[in-house]
Amino acid sequence: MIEIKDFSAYYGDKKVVKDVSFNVAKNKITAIIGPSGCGKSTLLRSINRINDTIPGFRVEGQILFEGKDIYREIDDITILRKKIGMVFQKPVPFPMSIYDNIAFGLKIHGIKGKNKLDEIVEKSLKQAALWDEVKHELKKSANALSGGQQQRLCIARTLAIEPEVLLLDEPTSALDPIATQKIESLLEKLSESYTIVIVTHNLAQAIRISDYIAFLYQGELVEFSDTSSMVKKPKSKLTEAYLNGKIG
Ligand SMILES: Nc1ncnc2c1ncn2[C@@H]1O[C@H](COP(=O)(O)OP(=O)(O)OP(=O)(O)O)[C@@H](O)[C@H]1O
Repeated sequence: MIEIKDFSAYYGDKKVVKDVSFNVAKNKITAIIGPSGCGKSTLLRSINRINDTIPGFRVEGQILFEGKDIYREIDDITILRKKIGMVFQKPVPFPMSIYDNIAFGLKIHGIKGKNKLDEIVEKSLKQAALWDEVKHELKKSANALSGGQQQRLCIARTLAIEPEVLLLDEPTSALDPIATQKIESLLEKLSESYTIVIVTHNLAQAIRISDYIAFLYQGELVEFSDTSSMVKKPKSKLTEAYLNGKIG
């Protein structure tokens, strides 16, 4: 689905992602893990070119999405971002109703008509496992929701645009254990239909939900494996030390 090939990213002269290569499999969860500052977020954000506006940011190598180099062969970045949606660490709903949080993006993408909007709002909230909790109060302000509900609303907002890939940057780090558990089961369910890449500090979470893990250390990809092989038999001493909590 996504091929990352000898990919490097720089902020000015500082190379923070170093010649990384791995493939992201369709309809699987790939976790990017590693100690703080190792380049996880930068790599994730490079997948939908969200860092493009940062002065001094530049890349080398390739990220191919559906066979096309996203830095050289994509003319319309809005289409790329529509296909590759992003969910951030801190849920930030728009200061409007639950319904409008989802309808707003749809309207921007040219989707009109109350019936159509109603249908997509309901479908997205159901997909994000939030519908049952909010179906009687869609006109209520999104800011009145709990943190975990807000994060599921942000996921619903992203799903409404019908992406193929979901990128999530530490989506549960601001949430309590119950809300975290809900998001984790949601992601497992969503991976049946979406390709998911998640950055997480939480090693136990990566092990619980991912199919594949990319372990980064100081910008380099130390190891990429399917999750159970990495946990049972890490190929590198560095991975083993990270898994055992000796570094990080
Ligand atoms: N906008 C920026 N400008 C300059 N340097 C940056 C910028 N964003 C990140 N960096 C630097 O790039 C390096 C990698 O940061 P990045 O956020 O990608 O790592 P990370 O592994 O996601 O870290 P964390 O787990 O702490 O969020 C760090 O040294 C960081 O200071």
